[in-house]
Amino acid sequence: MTTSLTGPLTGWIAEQRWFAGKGRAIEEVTIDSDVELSPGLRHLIVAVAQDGDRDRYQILLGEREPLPPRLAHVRVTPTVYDAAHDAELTGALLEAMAANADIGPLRFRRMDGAVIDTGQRSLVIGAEQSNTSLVFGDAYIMKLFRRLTPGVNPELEIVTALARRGSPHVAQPYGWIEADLDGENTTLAIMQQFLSAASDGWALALTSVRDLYASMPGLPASDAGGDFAAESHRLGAATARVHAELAAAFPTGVVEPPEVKRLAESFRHRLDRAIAEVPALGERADAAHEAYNRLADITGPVPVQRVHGDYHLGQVMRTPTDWIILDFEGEPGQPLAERRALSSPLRDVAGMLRSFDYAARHMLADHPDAASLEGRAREWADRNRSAFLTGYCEGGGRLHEEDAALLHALELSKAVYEVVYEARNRPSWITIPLAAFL
Ligand SMILES: Nc1ncnc2c1ncn2[C@@H]1O[C@H](COP(=O)(O)OP(=O)(O)O)[C@@H](O)[C@H]1O
Ligand SMILES: O=P(O)(O)O[C@H]1O[C@H](CO)[C@@H](O[C@H]2O[C@H](CO)[C@@H](O)[C@H](O)[C@H]2O)[C@H](O)[C@H]1O
Repeated sequence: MTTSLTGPLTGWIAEQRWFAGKGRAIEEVTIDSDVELSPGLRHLIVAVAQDGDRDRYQILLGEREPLPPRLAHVRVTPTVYDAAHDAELTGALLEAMAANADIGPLRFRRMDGAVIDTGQRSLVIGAEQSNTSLVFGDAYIMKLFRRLTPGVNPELEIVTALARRGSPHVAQPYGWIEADLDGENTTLAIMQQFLSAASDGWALALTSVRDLYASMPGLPASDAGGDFAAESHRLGAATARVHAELAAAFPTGVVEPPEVKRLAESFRHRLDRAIAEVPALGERADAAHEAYNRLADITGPVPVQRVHGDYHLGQVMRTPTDWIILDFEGEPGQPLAERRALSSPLRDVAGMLRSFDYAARHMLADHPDAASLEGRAREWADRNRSAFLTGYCEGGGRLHEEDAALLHALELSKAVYEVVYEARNRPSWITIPLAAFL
């Protein structure tokens, strides 16, 4: 069975949204581990060899003969399929977690004091993600990390530390799955409370932008129907509180001016690499060079701590009571050590500022009235960016006058990352981050 599977798995993996090696030929797929979790449910760790790289991925497989039509879309062979989509099998994951079970090399772990209702049925959400999330009833969401990086995932590390401190801004963790990969304890999945009555910040912000675009010309953003500024303010305050919680839960430090110069240098390298991939960025690089020069001239020490690392409106959810922050994993694709490194909290502030710009501009691309709406987009972005910053300061976040150069350089560095991200994933959106350099 095992050897006959590697052929079909090769073609199937190449087509999965979460497969990170797209565009490069797969030389070989080997099965590193194959464990039966319950009758009919297998857990595999497979290694995919490409151009000298060997990336590991996590897969759940089921087998049914004949395969029912409801599972035909996730078929790997005529009888074997992606079992993440089979609610009759995934309950075994909850049971193993509730029982703190060790199954072969896999360790299922329940958070101290958590009670897990094993009767919930699962549904896969987020087909367009780099991981696969299973929502169990309306109680839990279990994120299965697909591409595995040896080490404890920063998401698990941060969410558990903040929840233990009683943070109101993270979704309650219930448990996780781990195994040793290259001798290192590695997170395979994390399960948290599912926020069933919440909406994500991106969707809420877009509704507000749409309302402004549809409002009478000349009506100030503050008077338009779906003004978002109060929410941006509250989000700023929540962000500052989460930064304070992170600073209390993990080590902190300061970066002295010579190291800040090296940071500016690394931003320049990132910019050069981005221009090599997206030449259009080259025409606008002056603004970034200027910002990085000002960063290199900073004379005082910069406080650093653990941060979110990939902070944007899609990573925050508004519950009936407050903002909850998700996905503390850092920038996908960066090495784990870099994602866990201490950084200025202004990096997250810069990320969110960029996101307000994205929300304001993303409907302009194919809007018939784009030219006349440009001013409104800027008005919405300015209003919400400034409300967010005010909330951040009022919530206790540090934002001194001398931080302006750092914040601006961080914003443009994020925009450089976004230019590359959009060129690779959503080329029609590339005008949004490119506008940041005007
Ligand atoms: N605890 C949760 N409650 C409700 N929805 C959630 C929760 N966690 C994640 N989601 C939804 O799943 C989406 C993707 O989650 P995320 O953790 O950002 O995954 P990824 O790392 O794959 O981007 C979020 O944008 C949100 O809509
Ligand atoms: O959510 P992920 O961790 O997968 O983050 C990646 O994808 C994001 C897109 O979903 C991308 O964010 C960019 O687009 C957002 C709108 O879709 C916008 O709000 C963000 O400001 C912008 O950066 C993120 O950069 C990328 O790492």
